[in-house]
Amino acid sequence: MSQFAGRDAVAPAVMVPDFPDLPEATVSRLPEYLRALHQLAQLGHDTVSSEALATAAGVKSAKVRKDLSQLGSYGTRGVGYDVDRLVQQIEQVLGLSQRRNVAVIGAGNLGHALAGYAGFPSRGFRISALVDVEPARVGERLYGIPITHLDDLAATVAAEKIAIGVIATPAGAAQQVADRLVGAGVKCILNFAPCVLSVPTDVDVRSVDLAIELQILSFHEHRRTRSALDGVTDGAVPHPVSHTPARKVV
Ligand SMILES: NC(=O)c1ccc[n+]([C@@H]2O[C@H](COP(=O)([O-])OP(=O)(O)OC[C@H]3O[C@@H](n4cnc5c(N)ncnc54)[C@H](O)[C@@H]3O)[C@@H](O)[C@H]2O)c1
Repeated sequence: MSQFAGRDAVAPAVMVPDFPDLPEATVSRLPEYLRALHQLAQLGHDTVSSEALATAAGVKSAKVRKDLSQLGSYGTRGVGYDVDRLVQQIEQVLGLSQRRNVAVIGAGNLGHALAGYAGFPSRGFRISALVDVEPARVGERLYGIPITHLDDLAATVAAEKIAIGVIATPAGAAQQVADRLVGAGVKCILNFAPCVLSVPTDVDVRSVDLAIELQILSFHEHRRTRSALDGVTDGAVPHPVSHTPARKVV
């Protein structure tokens, strides 16, 4: 038995509706559970306790149990959650049983890095289009993917069955690119440009701003330094810093 087996037992077979009405916060944690479960499976674990999954995913175990109960997975004492079954359930809910084609708009530094990242296919995504406006770039191939012009976006989206558009252009071009993606029928956008996008209500946008994440970390570092300094000036021992689970980037 796996060392990760704990106080939960393998749940009885429960049908998960394809689109359960989940809170956004739960949805955002499911990929973390999935990543942790894949790692546990690779290490040969068949079952996992909510505590062990919580540790592996960086969240609290009560949250894990609550999240998974919403998928129909209930832990009972003794054996743990079945890793393969949980992977299947989460992949089903996240719609990962079907591979999604992705277009990256902006084939610069970030576009290059995304196009060359080997970790997407195993997680259900294929970068099948690269788009730019720079004449020197259009027509080239990056990792075998042709770079097409933004003016041909609608045709590219249709030909490659693009489900998700990734914006990797400078901020000044991002809204125009988002409008083009929406016009081409793309309903999901991942935006790396440091700006807020305006899109119709039926379009989902996720934004990744690494500078904002660094600024949040800066705040914590600043607070830590201040509290250590306060402790020194008071003649008191600095406060120990409590450990908080890692925060998601997007
Ligand atoms: N490079 C990084 O590590 C990094 C990290 C975080 C965020 N970002 C953000 O990602 C975006 C891209 O950064 P980068 O470093 O790759 O920039 P970059 O200048 O290397 O590449 C931008 C690319 O976008 C193209 N482009 C410009 N206008 C366009 C348009 N209207 N349609 C299609 N393509 C267009 C340019 O020709 C260029 O190839 C920026 O908004 C940046 O702030 C970059």
